[in-house]
Amino acid sequence: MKRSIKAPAKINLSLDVLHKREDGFHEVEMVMAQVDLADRLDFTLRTDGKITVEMSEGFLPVDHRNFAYQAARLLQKKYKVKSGLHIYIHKYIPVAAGLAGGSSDAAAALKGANEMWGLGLSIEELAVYAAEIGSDVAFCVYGGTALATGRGEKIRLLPAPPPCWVILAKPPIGVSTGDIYKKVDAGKKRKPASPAIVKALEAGSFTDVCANLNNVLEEVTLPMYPEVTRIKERMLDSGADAALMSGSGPTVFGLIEKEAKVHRVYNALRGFCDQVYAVRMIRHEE
Ligand SMILES: C[C@](O)(CO)[C@H](O)COP(=O)(O)OP(=O)(O)OC[C@H]1O[C@@H](n2ccc(N)nc2=O)[C@H](O)[C@@H]1O
Ligand SMILES: Nc1ncnc2c1ncn2[C@@H]1O[C@H](COP(=O)(O)OP(=O)(O)OP(=O)(O)O)[C@@H](O)[C@H]1O
Repeated sequence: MKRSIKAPAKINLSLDVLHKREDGFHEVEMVMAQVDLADRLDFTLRTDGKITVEMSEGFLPVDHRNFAYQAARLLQKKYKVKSGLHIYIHKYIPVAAGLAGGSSDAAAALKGANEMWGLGLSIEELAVYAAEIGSDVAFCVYGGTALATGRGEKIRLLPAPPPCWVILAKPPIGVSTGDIYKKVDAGKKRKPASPAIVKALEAGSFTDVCANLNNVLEEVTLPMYPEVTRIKERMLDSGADAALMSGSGPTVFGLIEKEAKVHRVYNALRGFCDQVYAVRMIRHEE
């Protein structure tokens, strides 16, 4: 038996840091939405009880450091599963990009292991295990569009953004999420963006989504990597309705309502950085 599951990338429409917690993590409020740039995970059962991971890209670890391995191993241990699993990851999402590629792989592996081993766990149960792997994994288990609170693991589903195009542009640098959180001024008073984004989504207003995009981590990443600011400027100058850095960066996304503008923005970015994608928001879990 073979099963394939898609693992879509996410973007942050908002990211507010509320304060630093005693466990070292930051209390956040953020609206996340999935886009249709996705990895694909193929699962096959192994009779020897081993969990093995293979990836289409050669440079990532395939041992216990891989989030997909960690996800399957977690369920295997919790439910004393005798069977093993082989996971082949077709990697399409850029790595260390702020697009939650690894987290989405972990979420897909939780779902794949659940199905392949016949565990019968619900999405809610999988989301609890997800939080043991990483802060973004619970969101990736639910998928779609959601408000995430706590350290990112408390999920409230929201209506998908109004139909639009999303241009993703990643400069050739990788950013460590931990390093960026370490440098953020967690005590600074700021007007949070997430409530306005939630309202805009509930009202189905593309204009209000664009007007309220905000990511507090830009305060740290933009001064460190000036190319991120240049990409944002280029997105807006070439016609994107709004642009923002996703997660801890360095990927910048631009939102575009009118299809006629998509090529212009895409081409303007292609001349500037090597990884550029024109994608759509995912309107429901696919
Ligand atoms: C930047 C975002 O991707 C936005 O969606 C997330 O907030 C981070 O999610 P993630 O990559 O799944 O994060 P994790 O793998 O759990 O944590 C990586 C590191 O980021 C920091 N971290 C993460 C989440 C959070 N709410 N507060 C933090 O301070 C911690 O130092 C942690 O060691
Ligand atoms: N399946 C995986 N895919 C990608 N990275 C993985 C995977 N498993 C482990 N990793 C490790 O996770 C690190 C972060 O990768 P990832 O692509 O998830 O970052 P990210 O997009 O910035 O995540 P986030 O937006 O959640 O902060 C990589 O440097 C890699 O070593």
